[in-house]
Amino acid sequence: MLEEVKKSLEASPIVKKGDYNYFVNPISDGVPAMDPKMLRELSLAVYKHADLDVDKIVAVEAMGIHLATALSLTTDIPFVVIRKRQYGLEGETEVYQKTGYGSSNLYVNDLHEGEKILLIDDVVSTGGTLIALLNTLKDLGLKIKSTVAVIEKGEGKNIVKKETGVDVISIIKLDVINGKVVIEKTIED
Ligand SMILES: O=P(O)(O)OC[C@H]1O[C@H](OP(=O)(O)OP(=O)(O)O)[C@H](O)[C@@H]1O
Ligand SMILES: Nc1nc2[nH]cnc2c(=O)[nH]1
Repeated sequence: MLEEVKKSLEASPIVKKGDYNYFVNPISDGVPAMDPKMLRELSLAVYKHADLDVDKIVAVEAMGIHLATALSLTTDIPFVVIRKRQYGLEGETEVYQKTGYGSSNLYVNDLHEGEKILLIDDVVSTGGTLIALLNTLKDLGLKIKSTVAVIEKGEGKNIVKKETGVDVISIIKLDVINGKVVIEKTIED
């Protein structure tokens, strides 16, 4: 299990975004093309390890969407997307997201007090995105049963735990060392 995923991640090119070493991979970029076998492998790992007793799967635009879609098709649980687009719908909540290389506003819609959710994204790195979202989702009165970042880069998961108390489930932990992706562990090790 996860052999294809590990191979693909280890082959990721690194591009510089300022000082930030950004790996490029099908899971986190859709580039190069994603082998469906790999998507199934990841989805199955999330299925096995996350709490699926939820009303909605919540995806973060953009690169949480395919992961949420795959999980939704397996579980029949509906998913909603936290968008970078503002709609101005009633009840819409704006969240400011900052990563290691940029920032933007995110917009939360169709999530309601008391609902149980699984939050899913592709990567946790500085933790900026998840910390901002988890704080907002808690304030909205949602019950966050699982938070998944398929890839944990560097100290992302520990930072989120320290700032929010939330345990992030990650399938693969990696770092970028000397210009290469190094896999540190997987959830199955
Ligand atoms: O832990 P952090 O440092 O916050 O990094 C993680 C975030 O960075 C990426 O999003 P990005 O804003 O690049 O958007 P994209 O998914 O649209 O590429 C990724 O999809 C996460 O949401
Ligand atoms: N693809 C990709 N997404 C990220 N999100 C946060 N860091 C990264 C990164 O290094 N690569």
